[in-house]
Amino acid sequence: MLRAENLTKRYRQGEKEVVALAGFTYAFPLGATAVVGPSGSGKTTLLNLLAGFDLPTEGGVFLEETPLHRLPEDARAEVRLKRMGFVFQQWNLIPTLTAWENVAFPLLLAGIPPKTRRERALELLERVGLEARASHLPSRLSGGEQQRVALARALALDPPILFADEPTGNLDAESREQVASLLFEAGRERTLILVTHDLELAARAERILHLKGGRLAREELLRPTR
Ligand SMILES: Nc1ncnc2c1ncn2[C@@H]1O[C@H](COP(=O)(O)OP(=O)(O)OP(=O)(O)O)[C@@H](O)[C@H]1O
Repeated sequence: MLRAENLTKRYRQGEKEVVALAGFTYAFPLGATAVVGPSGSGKTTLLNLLAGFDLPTEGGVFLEETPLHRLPEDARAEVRLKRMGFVFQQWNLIPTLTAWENVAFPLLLAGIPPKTRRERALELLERVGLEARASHLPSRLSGGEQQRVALARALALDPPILFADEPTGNLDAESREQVASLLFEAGRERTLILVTHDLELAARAERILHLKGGRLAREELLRPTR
């Protein structure tokens, strides 16, 4: 379980102080939670804090009982590698690596032996319907295919937490549907946190958190929490 407690982030902008997130408290259950809100409402800030990319000014992030915000950067990176997966609109694949090598990259970082890496990467590519594209470089894949490779990569170490930030932005309708179904399928047995402006996509989650001015304005329950 990932839990945010009184999460607050203030930035200095010259003389001014900007409160990007103001006392956000929430325990993310299993399944998909969409985070929506107007531009500047704190969605990206929240995601960066939850994943430990950034540290809060006040409050904390707890993964089970581990205070993520109190860990040093290398330990947070280790948590991200082993316990979290990321599918971001702009989280590009490594251009010089083939599709399967991209998927295998987290496995390499985790010290998994080469043969197992390749087998696992091919298995994951098959799951996202791209086994035939395994040896292609990202530049030879469509946007939707690249995003499916990114999803396979995010799942490589079978993380219990999955973050997605506008995962279907820039995709055509058909690719959007493919990526969305694969994402929600992967999110069924995980904690999926999905930041998006796309309300149709958000409506497929189990619940929607509405952020406003850095605060949790409303929790909208769409389906029962498991
Ligand atoms: N590094 C930073 N330095 C100063 N201010 C920042 C920084 N990052 C974010 N902010 C401010 O914090 C507030 C929240 O920004 P954030 O990016 O989290 O919003 P958002 O909801 O993700 O917006 P969008 O939908 O446009 O991506 C904004 O007012 C923004 O200008």
